[in-house]
Amino acid sequence: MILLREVSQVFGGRRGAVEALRGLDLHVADGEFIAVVGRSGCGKSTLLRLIAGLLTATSGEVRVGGEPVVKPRRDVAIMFQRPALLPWRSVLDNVLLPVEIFGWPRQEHRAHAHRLLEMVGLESFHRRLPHELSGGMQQRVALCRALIQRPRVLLMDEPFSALDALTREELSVELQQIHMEHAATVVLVTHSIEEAVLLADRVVVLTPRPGRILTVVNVDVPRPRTLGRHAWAADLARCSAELHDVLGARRAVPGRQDATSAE
Ligand SMILES: Nc1ncnc2c1ncn2[C@@H]1O[C@H](COP(=O)(O)OP(=O)(O)OP(=O)(O)O)[C@@H](O)[C@H]1O
Repeated sequence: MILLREVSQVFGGRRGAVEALRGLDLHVADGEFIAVVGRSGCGKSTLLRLIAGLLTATSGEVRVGGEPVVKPRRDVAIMFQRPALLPWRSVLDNVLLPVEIFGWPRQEHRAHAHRLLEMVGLESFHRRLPHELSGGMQQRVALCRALIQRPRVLLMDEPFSALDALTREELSVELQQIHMEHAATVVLVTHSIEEAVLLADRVVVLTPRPGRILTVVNVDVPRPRTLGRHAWAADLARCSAELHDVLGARRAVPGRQDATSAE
């Protein structure tokens, strides 16, 4: 579904070039959930922007669904740290925004928008304005806005980082359900190792800038996963500990597979 081959990204600047990514190879299978972690500035957002078609790689190849990514695609949605809702539009109208942008018939998508709001527990708020909602509720609206276009790929750049711990956990559980129901391929950038392990099939660790793949940790734990007491808690904790070690030590763990999916 997503393929990056030998991808490098260099930004030009007045103080000289900044090499954000170097020779990155990654294959994300259809329906897979990948988390990307790494030190601040290692190129995580750059990686998402390349997949989203918001940026063209300096060298290398980026493909989605077998096609080279040359511009943003309608079947790829991206969600950022802040919900970025339009303050003068109701919740429902914010969710329907991509429908208008793409010139799709609004009436046909209204029912879908209502269903999405229902799914995240916000149907009774559909006439409200964004400022009447909490941060977590606003981020749920942003999630519905991303899902209205029925994306095959959902890219998320630290979507829950501005939220309190309990809301984050709640949204993480909802996101897993959505992922299972919609079967979208998800790439999540996060600073939280626990969140990465809770959500992802594989956690990709980037090296400090220039970002390259340091290691990939597989999380072989059935879904839905929660952080409470359950049979798999020890497995999740082991994956978290491994990632903390890798990121703390900034060194590769011998014997890890590379980022090519073992489909
Ligand atoms: N448009 C740009 N022009 C110049 N440099 C850029 C640009 N975008 C990103 N960079 C640089 O590329 C590097 C990687 O940035 P990026 O935002 O991808 O990192 P990140 O891992 O997402 O960081 P963080 O975890 O802090 O959000 C940084 O050094 C950043 O300053």
